[in-house]
Amino acid sequence: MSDPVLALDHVDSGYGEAQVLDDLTLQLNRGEIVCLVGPNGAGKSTVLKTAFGMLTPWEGTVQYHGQNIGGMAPEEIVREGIGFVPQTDNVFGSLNIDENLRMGGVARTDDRLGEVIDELYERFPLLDEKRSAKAKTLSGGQRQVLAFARALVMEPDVLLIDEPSAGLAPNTADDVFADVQAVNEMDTSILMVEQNATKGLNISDRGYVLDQGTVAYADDASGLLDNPEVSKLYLGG
Ligand SMILES: Nc1ncnc2c1ncn2[C@@H]1O[C@H](COP(=O)(O)OP(=O)(O)OP(=O)(O)O)[C@@H](O)[C@H]1O
Repeated sequence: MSDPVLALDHVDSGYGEAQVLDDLTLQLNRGEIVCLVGPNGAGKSTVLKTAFGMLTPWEGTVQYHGQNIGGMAPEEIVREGIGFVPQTDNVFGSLNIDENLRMGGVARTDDRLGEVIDELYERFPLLDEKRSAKAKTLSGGQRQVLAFARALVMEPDVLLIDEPSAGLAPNTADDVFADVQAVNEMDTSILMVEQNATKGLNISDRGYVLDQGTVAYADDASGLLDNPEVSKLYLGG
């Protein structure tokens, strides 16, 4: 595989004694959007948590630009250049948009925070218009955009996004997917988990179907969408 920015190789991982990931291997290449799909409980979120240091791999390796990061603390991983947008509780409701963005940059060690936030306001005008609105007053879709922007304050190379469309109406979900593509165009490689497999794959370069903690299918997104078996078993087709 060419130029992986993030690579999980033969990873076992889980919670306490409960193993979830079983010999899981996947890569994210520079510039890609890669979508993880599969049934509930397949381990999709567990992949993101293991890549972000919230879980330590029991076996196998997690590499970022060829450097082993398996088991590093999330705050170190953020400084290395990986961002994580969790599915829920991804903004501070009682803080306003500007404060949320500033919080997203606390780990920055340079003096470019203001500049980077200004660029994000340009990129996401809805946030600019509502700078002093408390995050809890935003709609679900707006909150998701704030959560992306908050992660982007660190200017990550890689963004891990857990179910960006969860709980959103179809039209709003489409807007959020368009924002995922806009983030990708800012030279951010994206590894995304998405329950709405068809929509997720539609904006992705490649995908992995996870089942019972391991990769059942790996292909270009269009290859997965066109695969009758994948469609029947996993895409509700
Ligand atoms: N914090 C936790 N403690 C213990 N077990 C957990 C924890 N989080 C998840 N699990 C278990 O790990 C397995 C995989 O969960 P995971 O959230 O990775 O699945 P998923 O593929 O993301 O599915 P979903 O769409 O349901 O979130 C499930 O059996 C789940 O019950």
